[in-house]
Amino acid sequence: MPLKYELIKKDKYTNARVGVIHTASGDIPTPIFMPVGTVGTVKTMTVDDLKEMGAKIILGNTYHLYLKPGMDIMKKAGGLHKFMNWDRPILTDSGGFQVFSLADNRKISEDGVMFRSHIDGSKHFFTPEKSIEIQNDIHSDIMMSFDECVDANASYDYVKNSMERTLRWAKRGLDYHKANSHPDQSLFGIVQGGMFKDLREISARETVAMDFDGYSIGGLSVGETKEEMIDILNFTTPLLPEDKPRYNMGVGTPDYLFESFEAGIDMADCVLPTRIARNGTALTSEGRVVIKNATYKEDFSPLDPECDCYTCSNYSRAYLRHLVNAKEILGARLLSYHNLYFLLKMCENIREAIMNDSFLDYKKEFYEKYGY
Ligand SMILES: Nc1nc2c(CCNCC3CCCCC3)c3[nH]c(NCCc4ccccc4)nc3cc2c(=O)[nH]1
Repeated sequence: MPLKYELIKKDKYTNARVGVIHTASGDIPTPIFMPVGTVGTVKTMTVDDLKEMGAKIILGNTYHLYLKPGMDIMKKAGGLHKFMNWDRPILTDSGGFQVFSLADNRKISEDGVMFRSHIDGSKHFFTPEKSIEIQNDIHSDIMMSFDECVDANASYDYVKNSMERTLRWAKRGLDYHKANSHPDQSLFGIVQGGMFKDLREISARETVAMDFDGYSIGGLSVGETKEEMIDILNFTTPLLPEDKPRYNMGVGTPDYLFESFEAGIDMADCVLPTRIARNGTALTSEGRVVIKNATYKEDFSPLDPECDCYTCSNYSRAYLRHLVNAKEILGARLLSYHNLYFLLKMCENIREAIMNDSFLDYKKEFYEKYGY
């Protein structure tokens, strides 16, 4: 059966809420941060690491997996869960965003998007139906509709035409999904409309009318200001049904996560924690720590005094700085582990705070310590 969202508790003072998403691959407590696995791996993490840190769902990347290892191998492996030995839920994006952010010379038309692989320049064509077919081959538990994500300063006319095409694509993908997907697979619609509230309202209303299993807010965290993101987020989220999961795509930093969950968002994903880890930056309860800084040369204290993760329980800042400066892979691995653990633990604390009607208190305490 497709996923079922169970609303458990609404925060007394905000739109934040605690729930559980029941899927065939397991339950997902919300609000939740979802670690991003690009080519079938959350970079440098084993599946045991992910389970140990409390990851309940991870993302797979339709665009990358389609190009490498390709769907022939994916099908022979029996899907991504078996291929990467991850037996919990997997969410996949539809590939449109990655085509526009990674592929070379792509061309958009009513039927779909023509693009050249960023790996070998080979020519490919994604349509709404093709995107669902690939996500089926991956055995994705939660699939995304094929959409166009427009950047923050796109014109009203461009956003209007793009949003209307994304609605037509959503319907095509949903029809293909109903005829071809496994009953345990779920499909989300994605709300577009750029920074224009009238277009956001039309997109939300028309997308909800198609009756998806859940709804994503797309077209955010694409270069707009934080104020614009929060404004569009707080306008759009209440237009989505309360009895279905809501996913804010591409988020993010701790403050963007707090703002999203406060607006009533249940799910979020971002490459940030593992990407900044590889560049030697850690998220800690006292703000970002750029471990390469000389100030940590003889700092033998833990990375984050308030963290009980493997990295913070076993290594010092001086040692992590040494690894990163020596370009040792262990440095990227230990910082990735901590950054993911930090965000997952933050979400666990947020869920607990909502249960006690103290979301705003926790947010205030976190912001003060973090330095927001
Ligand atoms: N369909 C779709 N996807 C979007 C995504 C990709 C979400 N992550 C997928 C995930 C799948 C597996 C591979 C990785 C990606 C977004 N990411 C962002 N901002 C990220 C901004 C950002 C922040 C920090 C670092 C890099 C980028 N805005 C987004 C808007 C959309 C959208 O409208 N439609």
